[in-house]
Amino acid sequence: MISLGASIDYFPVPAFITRDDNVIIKLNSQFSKTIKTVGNKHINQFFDHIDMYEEGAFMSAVLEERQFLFLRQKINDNFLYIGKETAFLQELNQKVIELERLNRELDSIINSSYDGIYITDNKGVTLKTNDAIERITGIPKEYYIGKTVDKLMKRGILKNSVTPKVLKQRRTVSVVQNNYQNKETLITGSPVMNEKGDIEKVITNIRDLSELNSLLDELNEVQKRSDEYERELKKLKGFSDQGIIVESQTMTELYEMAERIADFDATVLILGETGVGKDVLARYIYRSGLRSEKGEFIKVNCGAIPPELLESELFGYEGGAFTGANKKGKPGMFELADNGVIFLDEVGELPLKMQVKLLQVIQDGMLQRVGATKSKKVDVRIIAATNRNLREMIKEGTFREDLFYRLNVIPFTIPPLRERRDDILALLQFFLDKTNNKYGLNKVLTDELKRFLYDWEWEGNVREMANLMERLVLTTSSSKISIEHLPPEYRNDEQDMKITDIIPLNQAAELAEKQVISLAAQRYKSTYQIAEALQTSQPTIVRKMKKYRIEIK
Ligand SMILES: Nc1ncnc2c1ncn2[C@@H]1O[C@H](COP(=O)(O)OP(=O)(O)OP(=O)(O)O)[C@@H](O)[C@H]1O
Repeated sequence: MISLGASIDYFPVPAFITRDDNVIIKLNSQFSKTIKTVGNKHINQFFDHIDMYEEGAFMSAVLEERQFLFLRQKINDNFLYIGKETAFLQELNQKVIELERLNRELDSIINSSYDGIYITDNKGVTLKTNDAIERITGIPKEYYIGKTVDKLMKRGILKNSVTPKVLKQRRTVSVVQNNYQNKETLITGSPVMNEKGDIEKVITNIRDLSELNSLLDELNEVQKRSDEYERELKKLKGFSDQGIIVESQTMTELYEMAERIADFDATVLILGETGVGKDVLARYIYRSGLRSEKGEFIKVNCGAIPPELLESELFGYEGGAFTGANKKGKPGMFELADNGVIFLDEVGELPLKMQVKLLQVIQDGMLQRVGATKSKKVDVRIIAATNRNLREMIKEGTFREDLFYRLNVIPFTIPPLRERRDDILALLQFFLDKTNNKYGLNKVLTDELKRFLYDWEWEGNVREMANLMERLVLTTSSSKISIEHLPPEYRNDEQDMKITDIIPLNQAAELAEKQVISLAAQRYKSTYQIAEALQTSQPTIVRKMKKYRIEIK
């Protein structure tokens, strides 16, 4: 009979025998030939590490960085170990560790989700929930674990569940419902299938739409407000970008109205003293409207064109219409403004004969060139302006009532500067900056001067201010412009205006004449207007301005 010690050499796997005090007495050759360690030691010293399982029926051991699993059997006073190298166990162990890590990761992902997540098995038994479920349902998340959704619904804890529907229909199901706090929630259940195509789990996502909805409402509100601000800003920027100062409430409302009517074709009549900005407003209406994309803005200064030329200027003439005329003929201002806007400035200066012709064009949209036999169609928007009192003129019989009503469809009255003093400081700064930029200077106004100019009557309105600022910036040598730098006509003290010495009468008359013409030249922009204001003829004004070297600013 072969002894136990000898027989283990026949085992095709690692084996060894110990005494009952665990000291190795024999290693089989299968084992000893694959290791360097020498036997006859206590197993604790022989192996690098050992673990006993199942009350010592199994032992796992590490030796020379190799992993073994031994079956341990008591035979008489000895123990017989029969083993196998188990590299796969190590791999398994590694996999378990990896799976545990993944599981933890998944748990924290599920928990950090802002949506509620609810997982059941294929019988509807709750396996897992997350923190968000507590926020959305108001019930601790642990309460659900192990309970079936049917039971939770019967108890009224769940109002509705998609889980049974998913199990029945074997596909993703969504419902929108109000939860117990009456908050709108979107519930989406999705099946998780195994490799055989059977449902293993149902994962339900619960999204609180009420917060989303209120965020959406808030977002819409913010968007609306930001659109409004943008429009306001555009408007404000729109004015200043175009070199228009609009500061007072009256002017803001007036320009807002201009913006609103810009796209309509109705005739506009702009009233206001000289220099208030009638031309500026007319151009703004044109630029803000669709006609600026299709046609021109043509300005006609009705007061500056000699009456005998007015008709051919406005309506054009045919070749050979009169001596000195262009052979080919010439289009008038109305034709040039086709599809655009014609601005009839100083419309009150139109002679009655021309008023009739203008009325015809407005009524029929047709005009006839001087010397022509046929009429032409024109598509023109009319903006008219005047500083005259047209109603008075109607009474006097110098302006046709029917034309007035044709023009006065959308009336604008621009108040004089002294009636909208809120615009004054902004305009002063605007013209100061403009002149400084134009001449590369950097002058400033003293506060005292600003106060003075704020109170000034500004008979010549914005034009007077624009001229004064340019004059002050150019004629003042110091960098600070103050009251002393104002021209004599602005000084309040009577002294300057008075002649204090005895001088010949004709000299005194000349002095007075020079002063009054230069004052008018500040306020008006044409010699016709100055002549009218001073109640004399235009050629007289031209002559005198030359004599006194006065120029219109
Ligand atoms: N709001 C404003 N912002 C900036 N500049 C302005 C403004 N209003 C008027 N101006 C300037 O003042 C001057 C006179 O304006 P505008 O010619 O428009 O006046 P008007 O009322 O048409 O004068 P008139 O009756 O003599 O024809 C122009 O140089 C114009 O650029």
